[in-house]
Amino acid sequence: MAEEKKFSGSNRKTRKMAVPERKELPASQRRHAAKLADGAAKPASPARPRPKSNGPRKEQGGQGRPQNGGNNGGRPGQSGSRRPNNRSNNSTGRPMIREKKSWSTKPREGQINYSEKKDDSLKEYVAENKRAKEAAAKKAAKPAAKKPAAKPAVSTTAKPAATSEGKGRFGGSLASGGNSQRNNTRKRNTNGTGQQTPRRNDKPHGSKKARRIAAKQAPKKQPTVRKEQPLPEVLEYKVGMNVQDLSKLLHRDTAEIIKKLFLLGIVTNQNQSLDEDTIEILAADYGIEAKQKEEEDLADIDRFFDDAAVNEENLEPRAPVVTIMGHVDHGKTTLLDYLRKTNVTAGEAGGITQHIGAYQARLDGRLITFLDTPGHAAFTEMRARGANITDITVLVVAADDGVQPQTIEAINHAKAAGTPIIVAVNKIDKEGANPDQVINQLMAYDLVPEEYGGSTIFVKISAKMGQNVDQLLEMILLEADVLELKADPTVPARGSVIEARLDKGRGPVSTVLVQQGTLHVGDPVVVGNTYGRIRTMQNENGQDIKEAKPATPVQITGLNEVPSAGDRFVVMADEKSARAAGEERAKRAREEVRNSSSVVTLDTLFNTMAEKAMKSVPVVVKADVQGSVEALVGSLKKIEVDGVKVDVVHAAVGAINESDVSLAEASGALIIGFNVRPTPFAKNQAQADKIDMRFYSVIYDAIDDVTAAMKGKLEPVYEEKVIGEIEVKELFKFSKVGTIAGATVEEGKITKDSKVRIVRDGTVVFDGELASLQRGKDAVNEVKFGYDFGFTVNKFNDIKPGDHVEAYIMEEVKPK
Ligand SMILES: Nc1nc2c(ncn2[C@@H]2O[C@H](COP(=O)(O)OP(=O)(O)OP(=O)(O)O)[C@@H](O)[C@H]2O)c(=O)[nH]1
Repeated sequence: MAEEKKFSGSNRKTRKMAVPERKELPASQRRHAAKLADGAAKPASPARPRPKSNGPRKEQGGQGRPQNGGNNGGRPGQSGSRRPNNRSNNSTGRPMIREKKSWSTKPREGQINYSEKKDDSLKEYVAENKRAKEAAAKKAAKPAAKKPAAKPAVSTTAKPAATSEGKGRFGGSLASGGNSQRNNTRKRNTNGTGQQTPRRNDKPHGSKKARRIAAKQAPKKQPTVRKEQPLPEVLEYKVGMNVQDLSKLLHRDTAEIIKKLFLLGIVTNQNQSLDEDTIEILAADYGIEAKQKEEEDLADIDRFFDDAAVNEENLEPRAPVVTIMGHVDHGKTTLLDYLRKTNVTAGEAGGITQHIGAYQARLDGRLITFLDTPGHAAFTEMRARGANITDITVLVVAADDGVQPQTIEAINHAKAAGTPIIVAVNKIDKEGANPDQVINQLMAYDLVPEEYGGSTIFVKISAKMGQNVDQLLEMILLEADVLELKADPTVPARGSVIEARLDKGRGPVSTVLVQQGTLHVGDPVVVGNTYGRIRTMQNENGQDIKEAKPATPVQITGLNEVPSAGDRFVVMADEKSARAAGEERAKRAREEVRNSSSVVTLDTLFNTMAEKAMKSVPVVVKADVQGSVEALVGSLKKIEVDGVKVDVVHAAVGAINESDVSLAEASGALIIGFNVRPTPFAKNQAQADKIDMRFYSVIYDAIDDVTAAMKGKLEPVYEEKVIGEIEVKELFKFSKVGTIAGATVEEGKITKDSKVRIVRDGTVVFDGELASLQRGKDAVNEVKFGYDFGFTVNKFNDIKPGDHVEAYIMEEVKPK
């Protein structure tokens, strides 16, 4: 029974060993067949092998096994269907034949159902076989007239018995195993790899040892020699590539590269990332040039504003962009309103003018774009963000009021931005107006009219009456011609945000100025740190437009968030890249805020100068009186350290205001206040923007500090802080330690490391350090208010009862 179990399981190996393969009919069948074939003693043809794996097998040791009424293994539906019934009879003493469960028992097409033929089958088979042989022999004897002898073997005759050897009436199943023909002809690759699915019989033959010996004796294959490809002329690499990546670029084996690096003193493996130096050394060793592949930084939209990238051939003249600046009430709004009413652009008649922060005026068919910035601070704020969009500044000065602080501020802002200034001397219609005085005043600020040998254009106007306003526009266009303002309308649009807000119904609404290219509705854009797709586009008259050419201000919707004034925008190839760029920029902005450090501070000036290779140190000066401003500016301009000078960006009388702070931020300047303080707003803004503000009351201190900071020798500033007031009560004299003063802490405290100032009758008699501090006989570190204690003073032994002692410490002043 135990043996039977062994065969019934899936232990194929054991089963294979136990059931030897049969290549011919069993002896009993052969004998039986011989008898049937008229007593012929010849056995059946040895050329008809038994099925190998698929054929029914006999079990060894099956003797005495109980039979199930003539069925194999008690499976009535399957047993004996492909064999004569007597095969399942164990009367010959042979083991029972088992069949695979999955086999079909029905005869296939072209096969004879032997289960019906019963006893005659073998007899017929032998007879037919014999006839076939005889026929074949006859054919072979006659010289074949038409077909070769082998051909009839594949005859399509209805009688399968007439087929060639090995096929016959058993459908060939006895010759090579039941389905062998089907299996051999069928394509067995089902997974599309083009490789044959391995079969069980494809296993290598022979023992391992035999195969090893055979392999040794077999003629040795020549190793395939890789055809050596030439090295590239330039190795274009990315930092972080590993040996494997480099091997592909260099057309060299990884092993060779690893070996080379090893000889160069660099131990690595093929997957380890290599730094820039290593790759360059390797390339040099191969004798080729190495060049780092520049990866396109999607988030860097500033590259689109690079003038070098502009195609000169496509450039077309564009409208100038003008900003109007000036002192309060000098007539900026009046001038803008006049222009808006009278010089409206063609096509917008009847349109409702709306404030979008910019608009266009027309003169003789030429357009001028005016930016309606709310003030100098906003102008400079935009510049701080990189939007240097103004081509020309119109400085409005009232002829009846002359040059005022904000006039000077405006001049400095415009100069810092590097834009030419056209002076509009306004209110000339007014009584008491003195335009010539204004011209004289402005000459002190390097604004010299042409008639005095300068290059500044002055136009005397009345914004209210519209007098000479056209002349002003003409001068603007003249200046624009000098500047040769051009743009390429063919490229994807790019420009800057003039103003932006959140509209309840429309979401983020922004006014943008197109600087290059043409902006279309539907364009995917990245704007500052946000992105979107242009949903609607309107001009300043509220009219929907489909496209905007260079120097055109338009109001757009469709952005995801509200950008900031001065942010730049760029049209991207698709929405996906716009989104990627916008998200990356937002991420970087957050990181920048986290790691932000101040612009220029005196404390870090020396390092910043070196890091940024600064040629000048920008400074904003504010002082209480004009004399101080001039003295301070004069002294600051004289400072020169290693070729680096001080650049006074703005100097004025008065408190430090927001405008000063934003100018300092835009110019990366520090602010020096002489006898002045900042306004609360300016103070908050400076703190937020991390602007360094320094306050002095002695000019030399300011000059010394700036010089020292530029030399990197700025000493830390210490401030005295009184921590306690002490009254000396009595003296105790000791021969060994000298005189100890007994005292009481009247206010605050005294510590062991505090300094002491001894005041007698209102006069400081000694200023020095404590030598000892004790309570009773114990030395202590600190004595608090109300307690008695004893102390001695270093290098001073003349202390007296009634002396007043100030205990103080020197505290480092943190930079503001
Ligand atoms: N007579 C006369 N008055 C003018 C002229 N231009 C402006 N004004 C008047 O000056 C006053 C101030 O003018 P605005 O245009 O508001 O001055 P502003 O510079 O825009 O002032 P802010 O917006 O406060 O900075 C108004 O009452 C105007 O009517 C002018 O050419 N002639």
